[in-house]
This record gives sequence, C-alpha cells and structure tokens, in this order.
Amino acid sequence: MASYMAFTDCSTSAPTRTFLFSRFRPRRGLPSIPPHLLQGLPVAGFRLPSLRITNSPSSFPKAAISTEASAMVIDGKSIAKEIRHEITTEISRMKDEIGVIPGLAVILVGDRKDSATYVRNKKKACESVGVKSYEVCLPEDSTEEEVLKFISGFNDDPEVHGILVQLPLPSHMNEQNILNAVSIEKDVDGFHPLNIGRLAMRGREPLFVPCTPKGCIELLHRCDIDIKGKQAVVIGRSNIVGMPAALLLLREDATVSIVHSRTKNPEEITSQADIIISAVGQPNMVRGSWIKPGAVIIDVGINPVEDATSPRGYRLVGDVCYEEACKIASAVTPVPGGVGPMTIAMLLSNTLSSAKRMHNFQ
Ligand SMILES: Nc1nc(=O)c2c([nH]1)NC[C@@H]1CN(c3ccc(C(=O)N[C@@H](CCC(=O)O)C(=O)O)cc3)C=[N+]21
Repeated sequence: MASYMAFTDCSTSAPTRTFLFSRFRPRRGLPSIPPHLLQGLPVAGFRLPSLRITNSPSSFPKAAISTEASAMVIDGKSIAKEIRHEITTEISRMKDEIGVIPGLAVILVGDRKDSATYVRNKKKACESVGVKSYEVCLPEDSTEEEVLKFISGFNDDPEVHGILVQLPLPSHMNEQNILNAVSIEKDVDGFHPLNIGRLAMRGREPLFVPCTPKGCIELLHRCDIDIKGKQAVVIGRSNIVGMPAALLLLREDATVSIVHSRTKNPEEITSQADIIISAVGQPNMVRGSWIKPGAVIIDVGINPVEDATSPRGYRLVGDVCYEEACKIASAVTPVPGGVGPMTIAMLLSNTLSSAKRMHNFQ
C-alpha cells in the first residue's frame, strides 16, 4: 500500500518533441508502417528518435530507445482537433441531407470550479463542431428530484440526442438514481449500467462507450499502436475510467491486468506491460522503474500541483512521472494535451452517433 501511494515530485521540464502520429495513418490501401520502422526518417519537420531493434521474445516492443532516448509524445490535442474536424464535416452533411442538428444537454449541479471549467470547455467544443448545446446549472442545494425532472425533460426532447450529468454530484445526491434516469439512447457518457453491462459482455454492443476510455483507445488506434495480444495494465478501477478502459482493452484482444489500491506488487505488474493506462489521480505515482522499455503510456490523470511560477499558482501533471517516462517508454501522452482533449472529442462523437442512430442516418 505504502509503495503504491509513494511518489516524489518529478517536475516536467524535459524537452520533448511533439509528434502527431496520426500523420502516419496509412491512407486507403496502403500497408501500415509501424513507427519503429520509420527510424530516422524526417517526417513533417520532425525526426523520430533513433530506435534500436531488440530481440525481445515478445514481438512488442520491437523498438527500444537507445542513448538519450526520448519517447514520442502522443499529441492528443492535435488528434482531438482532427477528430473534431471529421465530426464537423459529418454534422454539416447530416444537416444538409436531413436537416437534423445534433443536440447535447449538460446538467451541472453546484459550483465546483473544475466542473464549471469542464462544462465551459464542452460548450465551446460543441460550438466548434456545430452541436447545439443545452445547459442547465443548478445550485448546490438542489434536490435529487429537481435534477431528475430536468433529465426527464431532456429524455423526452427530440432535439436532445445526448445527456450528460457532470460528475461528481453534490454528496447529498444519489449518483446511481440520477445516472439510471438518463435514457440509454441518450447516455453519451456511457455511464448507464445497461451500457456498461453490454460493454462487459462478449457478443453484446453498448450504445455508447465512456468518453475517456474510448479516447485512450482512439489514441492508440490513430497512432497505429497494436493492442491485440499485448500485455496491458490499467492502473485504477473507477467506474468511469479504469474499469471501462480494461473492458475496452479486452475487447481489443489485449491481455489485461488491473492494478489498484489493494494490489500488493503494483510496480512488478506494471513493469511487465506493453501498454499502460493510468487513471488514479496521484501525481507522479508511476515512476520510471514501473515502465518496461518501449512501453506505450496513456496517462489519464489530471492532477493540480502547487507551482508558484505558474500564473494560476498550480500546474497540471499526470499520474506518470513524465520526464522519466520519456526516457524509457516508446510513446507517452502529455498532461495537459493528451487524454483530456480526447475525452471531449469522444463526447462530441457519441453525440453525433446518437443523432445518426435516432434518425437512421448513415
Ligand atoms: N459526466 C461526466 N463526464 C465527463 O466526461 C467528466 C465528468 N463528468 N466530470 C469530470 C471529468 C473530467 N473530464 C475532463 C474533460 C476534459 C479535460 C481536458 O480537456 N483537459 C485539458 C485541459 C486541462 C486544463 O488546462 O485545465 C487537457 O488535459 O489538456 C479534462 C477533464 C471530463 N469529466
């Protein structure tokens, strides 16, 4: 337990090159070129780090970083932008062909500053792609019934294709009752037990997959990182990230372990992973020694740490000690600019799919 929680500060000052993997996505018909084969090729103004092919018994990772190794930074912000662009195109096509505009309703209860920021960002993102957003802000001391009344109104509103209740809710509310009330056809967060249940079952399809885990997998796909047959470790077992991330990796044919606060040897287990998804909310918990050389790291943590030199008085760091990870991993997501922007892109994507499904629009 102690070793799990122990972390030391590992400030993020390492200069790293930002690299948009998605540029390498093969266009139709072209074979996929694994990044490790692109050794030394100058691409889009960047050179890939020099990679050494090892004789690792597992086929992954083939590339271990040599000398002053520097992992490729998975640019979630650019990839999310590319996805928003694709969504914008689809939304205008739908509007032109059937006159439907996807709508997303967001319910915010209370005055947590971080929640207000997230909701503001979601609204901005909706505007940027042409999703119509409906926002309800209720005071902290609202009753559960009041929230349920708004959910029921949005459930019945044909212009609303997605409903999101910003979490966490005030402690006097029963989160389960509230999440259960969202119609599964509009559950763009994918938090309804029926959607999670289907996600957990082979041969069943959820209507929606939770946005953050979906964003993690989308990053791997868009970076041409194979998941099938790989050892994946998810750190954290929350309903909204860890658990669904593990289920998604399993659906992608990874061999999945979940490391959590009662795991006896988290470092030993994590250091065997080809892919690590960390979602615990402990700054710098995952140290270099937890990382197998060449592993791919998706860092979901967004942790404020004090920083007098920053204008806000704090800065955001992930769960993973970024500068150590950069020396050992083959690819790593930064915080901010990694998974966060993908979460919002996936929310827009789920809202678009919902509108398409409701109107039978392909
Ligand atoms: N029902 C519900 N659904 C959610 O999806 C949900 C939620 N409740 N409650 C809170 C968490 C958190 N979350 C984030 C979304 C985007 C960023 C994001 O875009 N972050 C940026 C900027 C961070 C900054 O600078 O403040 C980044 O990482 O680069 C972060 C966090 C969604 N959540």
